[in-house]
Formats: sequence, structure tokens, C-alpha cells
Amino acid sequence: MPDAPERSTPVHRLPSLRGQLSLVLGGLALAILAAVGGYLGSVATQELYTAQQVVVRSTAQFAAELLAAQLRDREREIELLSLAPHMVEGALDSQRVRDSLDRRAALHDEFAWLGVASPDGTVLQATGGMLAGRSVAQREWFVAARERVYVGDVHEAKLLATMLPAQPNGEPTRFIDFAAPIRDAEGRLRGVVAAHAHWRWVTGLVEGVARRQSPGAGIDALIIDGQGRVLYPEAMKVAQANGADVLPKVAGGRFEGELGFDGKTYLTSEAPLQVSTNAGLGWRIVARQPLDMALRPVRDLTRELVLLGVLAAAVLSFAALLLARRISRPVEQLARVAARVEAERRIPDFPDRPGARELGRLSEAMQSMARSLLSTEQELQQANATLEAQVQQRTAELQAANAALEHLATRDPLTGLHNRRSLDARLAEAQALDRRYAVSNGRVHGLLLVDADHFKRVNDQFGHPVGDAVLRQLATLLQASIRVTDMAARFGGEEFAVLLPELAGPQEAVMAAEKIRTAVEAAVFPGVGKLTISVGVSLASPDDVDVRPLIDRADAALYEAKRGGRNAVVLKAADAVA
Ligand SMILES: Nc1nc2c(ncn2[C@@H]2O[C@H](COP(=O)(O)OP(=O)(O)OP(=O)(O)O)[C@@H](O)[C@H]2O)c(=O)[nH]1
Repeated sequence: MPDAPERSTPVHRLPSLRGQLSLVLGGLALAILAAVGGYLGSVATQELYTAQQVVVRSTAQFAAELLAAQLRDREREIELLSLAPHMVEGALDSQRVRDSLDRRAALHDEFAWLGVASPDGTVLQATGGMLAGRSVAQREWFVAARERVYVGDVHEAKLLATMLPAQPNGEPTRFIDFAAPIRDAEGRLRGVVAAHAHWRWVTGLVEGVARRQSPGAGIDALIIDGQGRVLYPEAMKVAQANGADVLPKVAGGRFEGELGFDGKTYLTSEAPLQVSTNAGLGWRIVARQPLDMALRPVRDLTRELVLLGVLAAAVLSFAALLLARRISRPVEQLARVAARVEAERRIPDFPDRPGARELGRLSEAMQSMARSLLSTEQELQQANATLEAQVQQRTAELQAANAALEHLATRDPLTGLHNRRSLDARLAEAQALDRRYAVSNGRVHGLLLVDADHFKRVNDQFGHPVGDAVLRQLATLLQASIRVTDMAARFGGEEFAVLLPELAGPQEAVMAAEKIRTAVEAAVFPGVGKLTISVGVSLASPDDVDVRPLIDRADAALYEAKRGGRNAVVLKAADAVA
């Protein structure tokens, strides 16, 4: 059994080369784009995030440094004032002292009040005359400044609250205090000079830094004191005072990184306020930026990258499609040309611009293959035609040879009539047919044995070759006198036999014999003259075991014809026939 052919996918169901190339090239481009874009995006995101952290950290540091510098500046201002000659030597309640206080107040509008108190705490002189004559002996700044330069923590105004205009935002008036002892040349305490700076000056500094550092970035700054109390902004301070948890719990106590304030995440950094005073305020500035604002540049970059990626992907996909078409089109053209070669059996025009060197080689190889195939095919066709002609010729020769052989095997070489062997075969056949049909149609076959009379004389008188010629003429006469269905044969020597199939009766056989006898009698044999023949006639009988009895009866009849005087026809019927 031959192997079953492998099942293969029909060609039209396979994906096209162009589709596959587009898919692979486009996919590859997209993958590379996604990988590169993803990598660049993640690097840029990290960089941007770090940059935002730096901005927040520098905001906290800058605000802390600025505030520390400003506080030191004001502290130095008050200290220098305490060392001024009119403070060290003159009367502290003089107009001169008052003027110098007013000048400083005018120079620094953050100072809400400047004043000088006596060592027992009575205000001797003050800007605007505020609190003059009142006692500040219990005030923290006064107690501390009797000993040293002092910068105090923020506090709400007490005595001055009613004397100063209210805060525009409705907040309580708050101060931070600067104070310094006034000593005489011997170092004895003459009094205390102090200034109350508006708290809003401090918060304004911090707020300004936060605002200017990164405008529109949503960065704000908190001031937190050493006890973790929010000093600024006011809203958080109030909320904390009311028991709200406004600050996140931070590990290590430092506000760094992403922290949640009131349910919102901020990028946070803190910087300590390092004031070189003895005050040791312990404040820290916490700068913070809402995480969504901090990540906005990242989001913008991501969006731009995605847009750029989509654009690049579209361009690359289009380029991939063009490239795929450039490759697949010549291949399709070659396929069409190959199909034409098969259909038209000739070499059509191949694409002259196949698009690529390899495709050019493929085109040349296909042309050469097509040429070779077509020429081989033509050679095969010619060889086939030649072979066919040769076979026909050989067959004809064989048939002729077979016919010649058949003739040789069945014919008598002298007369051309059937020979004895052929006659025997036909007799046997006729007997078989009679056995099968004779009962039904009543027809039987008969046999004539024809013998030339006194033929020996012809030979003796005219020679053997003439005898042969007579025999040939006899054969011709014989053949001409019988039906085509009858069979004439040379029985041996000068004796002939005629097989007569399907005779209706003995008379028919006798008539046939007579026809032959009279034909010979009437004929003239060149060089010899007249001749006669004797004919023995017999009919087949159902009792005949083979052809022999029929021949014997014909032979007996011939013998009788000879004995009776020759030139005669004698019937020798079998008993059954008669
Ligand atoms: N020329 C020639 N003669 C043949 C051939 N075959 C037989 N003969 C001759 O035929 C003659 C037959 O002679 P016979 O059998 O004695 O009989 P006949 O002379 O014909 O006389 P009847 O038969 O009694 O009339 C012989 O002389 C044979 O030599 C042949 O093929 N060619």
C-alpha cells in the first residue's frame, strides 16, 4: 500500500507573507518602542521624582536658612541697640531713646513695638508711647533679658493686643520677642530693650519662600516647634489646638518622603531652624507638596511619551506595511508568472524590477528553471511521439510477421490453399459445431476429396514443373468454384479437399462437387490441354467419433469414382445420413 498523502493546509487558508511581515515588523517595532519608551519613561520618572524631592527639600532648607538669618538679624539689631551710647550712658526715658526706637520701628515694619524698661520692669520709653509706665516685670522676655540677649517663642499679644490694630485675617495678634540687657560701662544693668516682631512677618517669610521657590507647584511650608506643635499655618494650628491629628506619625520624628496629611499624600521634607541665639527655639520648617502635583511632570511626561509612542508606532507600522508590500509584491508577481508558465507552456515576461537582489536571483532561477522544464517537456513529447511511431511500426511488422507465420503454418506453399493441418483443424471445429447445432437446425458439414485424373501422365509427359502449374491452376479453379464459407485445401500430392459447412443435405454436397468437376472439365491447362478430376463426397455423421470416418468415406467415394471411370462425382453417405 502506498503511503497516504500528508494532509496539508490549503494555500488560501495560510496567512499572507505581507500580513506576517507586517505583523512581525510592526510587532517588533512596537515591542522595541515599548521597551525603550518604558525604560526611558521609568528613568525620567525617577529623575523627575528625585528632582521634585530636591525642590521640596531645598524649599524647606531655604526657608529655614532665610528665617534663621532674619531672626539673627533682628536679634543683632536689638543687641546693637542695647549697646548704643545713648542706651549705655544717657537717660533711658529721654526723647533721644524714644527717637531711636521710633527710627527702628520705621525701618522695620515687622516690629509692632519697641520699648525700654527699667531694671524693675517699668516701661520707660516705647514706640507710640505704648505701655509707657506699665510694668513688664513678669514677662518672660524681661526676666530673660536681664541676663542675656533673648529671642522668645511665638506668643499671643497680651497688653498690646488692645492697642494695636486687629490682624486683617482676623487672627489673634502674635509676636516673637527680641530683648537685650542694657548695661553701663561697669556692666551694671540699666534696663532692658525689647522689640515685639509680628508673627505674620515670620510666616510671610516662609510663605514667600514656598511660593517663590516653585511657583504654581502647590508647595507650602509648615513651622513646627520643638514640642511638635504647629505654629503655622493658622488653620492647622487651630485644628491641632482643637485636638485634631493634623500631623502624620513619622518614624524617627522626621518629616521626610511621602506622608499623609489629613488624608492627602504629600511629598515632604524638613529643615531645622538653626538660630545662633541662646533661645534654642527648636523650630523646624516642613515643606510639602501634594503628591499629585509633584507627580504632575511625571504624568505629563508619561502622556507625552505615550503620544509619541503611538505616533511612532503608527509611523513604524506604516513603514512595516510598506516594507512588507515591497517584499511580498515581487513574490506574488513571480507566483503569477509561474502560474502562467504552467498554463501557457511558454516563458512569459518576468518582473524586471524584483525589488531586492535575492528576489532578482529568485526570478532568474525561476526563468532558468521554467526554460529547462519546458525544453525537457518538449524533448519528452518528441521522444514520446517517436516512441509511439516506433511502437506502431514494430506492431505492424509483428502483425505482418505473425500473419506470414500464420500463412506459412496454414497454407500450402505450391497452391496457396490451406494445408492439411489447417484442414484438420477446421474439420474438428466443424464437427464440434455440428454436435452442438446439427440436432436443432438439421445441418451438417460435408467433405469433397478431389483428385486429378491420370496426373502421373502430365508429369511424365510434360515434366514436373508443368505438373506444378497444373496443380496451381486446379487450385484456382477449385477456389473459384466454392462459396466463401467453404474451405479448399491441398490434401496431399495431386489430391485436394473441400470442406462444406452447414449442408442442408447430401445433394447440396454433390452439386458443389459437380460444379468443381465441370469447371475443371471446361478449363484448358496451358501446355497440357484438357484434364478431368474425380470427386469423392461424404457427409458428417453423428456416429463419427472423430474426423477420420468422414475422410475415409470421402476417400472410399473417390476410389469408387476412379474405379467407375473417372471424371465423376461419387457420394459415400454414412448410414445415419443416408
Ligand atoms: N508435378 C507434381 N506431381 C506430383 C505432385 N504430387 C504428386 N505428383 C504426382 O502425381 C502422380 C500421381 O499418380 P498416381 O497416384 O499414380 O495416379 P494418376 O496418375 O493420377 O492416376 P489416377 O489417380 O488413378 O487417375 C505421381 O506421378 C506423382 O509423382 C506434385 O506436387 N507435383
